[in-house]
Amino acid sequence: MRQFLHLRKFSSCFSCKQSTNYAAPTVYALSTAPARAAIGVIRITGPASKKIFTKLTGSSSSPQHRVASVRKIYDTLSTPDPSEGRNSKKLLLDECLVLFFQSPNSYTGDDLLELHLHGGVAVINRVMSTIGKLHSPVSPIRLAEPGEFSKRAFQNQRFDLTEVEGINTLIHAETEMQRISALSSMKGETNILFNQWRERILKNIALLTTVIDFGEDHDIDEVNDLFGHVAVDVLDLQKEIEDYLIKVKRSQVLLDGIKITLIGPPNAGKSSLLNILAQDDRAIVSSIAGTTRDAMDVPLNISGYKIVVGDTAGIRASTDEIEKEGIKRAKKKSMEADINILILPADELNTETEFLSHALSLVNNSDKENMLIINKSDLISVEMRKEILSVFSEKLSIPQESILFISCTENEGIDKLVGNLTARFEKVTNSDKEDPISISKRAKEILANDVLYGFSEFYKFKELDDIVMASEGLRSSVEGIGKITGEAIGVEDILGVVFSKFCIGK
Ligand SMILES: Nc1nc2c(ncn2[C@@H]2O[C@H](COP(=O)(O)OP(=O)(O)OP(=O)(O)O)[C@@H](O)[C@H]2O)c(=O)[nH]1
Repeated sequence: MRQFLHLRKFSSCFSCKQSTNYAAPTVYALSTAPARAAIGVIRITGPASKKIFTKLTGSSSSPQHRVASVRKIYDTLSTPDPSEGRNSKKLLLDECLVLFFQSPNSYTGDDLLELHLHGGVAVINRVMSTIGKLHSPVSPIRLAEPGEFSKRAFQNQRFDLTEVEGINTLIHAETEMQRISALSSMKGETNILFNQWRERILKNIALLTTVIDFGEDHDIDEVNDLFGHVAVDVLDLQKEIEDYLIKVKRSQVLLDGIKITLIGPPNAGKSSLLNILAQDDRAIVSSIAGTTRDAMDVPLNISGYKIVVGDTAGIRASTDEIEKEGIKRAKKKSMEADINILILPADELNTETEFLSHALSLVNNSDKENMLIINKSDLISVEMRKEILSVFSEKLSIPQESILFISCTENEGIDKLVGNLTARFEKVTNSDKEDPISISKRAKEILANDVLYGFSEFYKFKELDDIVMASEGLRSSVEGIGKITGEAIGVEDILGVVFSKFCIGK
């Protein structure tokens, strides 16, 4: 019975949330980007939020929950003592929109005040320093640390760690697909899933614990049955978590960017295509063959996907040492890419080149998504186009539909190319089948190292018929999930890692 009680204590510790009644100073920060803008929002959260409101506005009444009002705000030290009468001068700082959220119904769970100021640097600086001057030992006020607003939200049980990490990913999302993947964590879907896993593991631990505590009352077959039953469920869970990690890995490419390499002989139009895709003149275009001497990466947003395009030196036989090195790197890059785009210039299709043999080896590499593009279609006739299609589809054993003609100078075939690329992006990221998922690197590592490791420990001791140690293995798994969601003991150690990645004001 003793061990069962221990388990109950242990599980309730994991389900308990942290206490809200900690004494925290009031913190403030500029929550919008520090640059000249129409609006700059300063956020203030903590017990002195109301006091700051009354001091800045000179109002005698407290702000109302979720009511936005236009207020003049003043330098507090210039606010007159009421005994000095109405005519005393106040130093006006700005006229702004003030919004107040009453604890616990705010982002942080504490009182939260937002000042939507005019976004000039001088206004922001002056208001920030005025708030800072309101600090006193009994009512501490200080600048917020990176992520401190979200950290308070976590401490006040507004969110679990997977949700706050989702919020951070959302803030950093640059593309539509990154936004979608971050939303599932932020909305708490990840948290629900992890909690289901946690509950299942806890149930299994409870089953093992009854065997440990009441072992003498069960016959050996019953014990084996129960142990076997737990093992089946753990195996099921392990498979689920492994599959989840595979999906996360596929989705990760959305955050890192899908790697595309442009490969082709000199003067094929690689840089021209890159510029069209970038809708900007980022790569150097010149009629002198071999202009691109080295591979360079350009991050782009194509159809909502983050793409990293590597423009590479033209692949050809060369005596020039520098160019040879560039070609070597281009080949290496093509092996690392998710999608290789092979470009040939329509007017120079003398096909028996070093390039073509490389192109052939790439097209035959089934791990990759490869495309063949014939550029400069403006320079050839319709008949010539037909001939090229039949020669290349035969030479490369690919259907004619997978060969695209484009003209960078005439902007022809580009929409079709982008459509074709988008279908490949969906395939590479699996987003054609399901919504992408993103979890933090920290969560991924804990799933792989703690949770799955705990399962392997369980199996190791199951083989030895050691129920006590097998259940310890499952406990490590639960602890791992607790570390991810923030419900583990010693969570303060983890918080530093999580919130250091946030920006100030979030
Ligand atoms: N007529 C025609 N010319 C093009 C087209 N695309 C590119 N060019 C021209 O071809 C030349 C080479 O283009 P780039 O984009 O620099 O070719 P590249 O493959 O990057 O060349 P390297 O840097 O030598 O590897 C330039 O003069 C371009 O203006 C096209 O569709 N039609």
